[in-house]
Amino acid sequence: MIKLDISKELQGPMGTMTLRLNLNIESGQFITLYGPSGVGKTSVLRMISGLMQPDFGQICVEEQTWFDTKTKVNFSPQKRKVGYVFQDYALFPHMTVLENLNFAKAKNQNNDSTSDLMEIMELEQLQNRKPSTLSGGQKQRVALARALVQKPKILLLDEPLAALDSAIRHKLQGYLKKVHQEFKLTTILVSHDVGEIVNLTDYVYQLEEGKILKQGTPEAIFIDQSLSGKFKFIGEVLKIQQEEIISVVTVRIHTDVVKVVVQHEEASNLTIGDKVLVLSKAFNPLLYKIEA
Ligand SMILES: Nc1ncnc2c1ncn2[C@@H]1O[C@H](COP(=O)(O)OP(=O)(O)OP(=O)(O)O)[C@@H](O)[C@H]1O
Repeated sequence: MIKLDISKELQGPMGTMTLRLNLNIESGQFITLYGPSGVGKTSVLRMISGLMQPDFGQICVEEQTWFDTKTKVNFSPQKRKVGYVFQDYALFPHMTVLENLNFAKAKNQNNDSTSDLMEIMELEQLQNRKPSTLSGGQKQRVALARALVQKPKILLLDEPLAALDSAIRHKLQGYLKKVHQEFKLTTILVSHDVGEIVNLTDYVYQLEEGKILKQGTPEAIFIDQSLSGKFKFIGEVLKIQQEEIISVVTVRIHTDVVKVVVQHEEASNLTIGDKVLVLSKAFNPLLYKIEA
């Protein structure tokens, strides 16, 4: 469990703003901080990682106090078991992939952790390459592996896929899901990408002006209640075809694939891999018993 009860005065876009949060995040959850630019999402990650200090409050992780203004506890970033991945990779350009990972390793750590991570993140072929010779997606896989070298308890992801194109983004989401589960992490993602949030996360905190405006499952936050139809299924966009008058979007719902006819304008907001809601409002369905 991560317990955050923090307050920090920030210079918001409209003047001084107090970031005031009281959250309990269950261990093993994958949560999102969502909201417009400047509401304090990155500041929350920085305060958890120890890069920014709250003015008041407490940060406790699994019964251990990392920060407390009352008792004057303030663990250094090195002492906090946190992996941090940013949008811009922040790899050392003069080091190879392997050297970047080894640099992040604690002195007493053996090489097994690095080689396991290389395997999981499929980096073995790239281990002797320098970052400048890698694609954005490859660099972000290295950054993710590097964040995990010291076996953190918490993974902080600050829009890690925002600079990548949608196909790569979708592939990288698979890696994020995999490491979150395999490393039994508690993961906090900052993202503006609703498809990504629905795909990856269990719970969303929507922030506004440093406070929680709304919280709930991604479905509860993003699926407009007024849209509630008779049937709602979450699917993934596989293909978008522009026809003369309309567009046809192919959507996978679990193991089924359906085609949905939409206006060009609606289709233009979609990309392959987006999570979408397929709903129907006004028809009475047929029911067939499936014989065992
Ligand atoms: N150390 C600091 N002291 C005071 N204000 C700060 C400090 N660091 C950031 N800020 C301000 O706090 C506000 C919130 O910044 P933050 O980066 O947390 O927002 P954000 O929600 O992550 O935005 P974005 O989505 O654009 O990254 C901004 O207006 C920023 O200028």
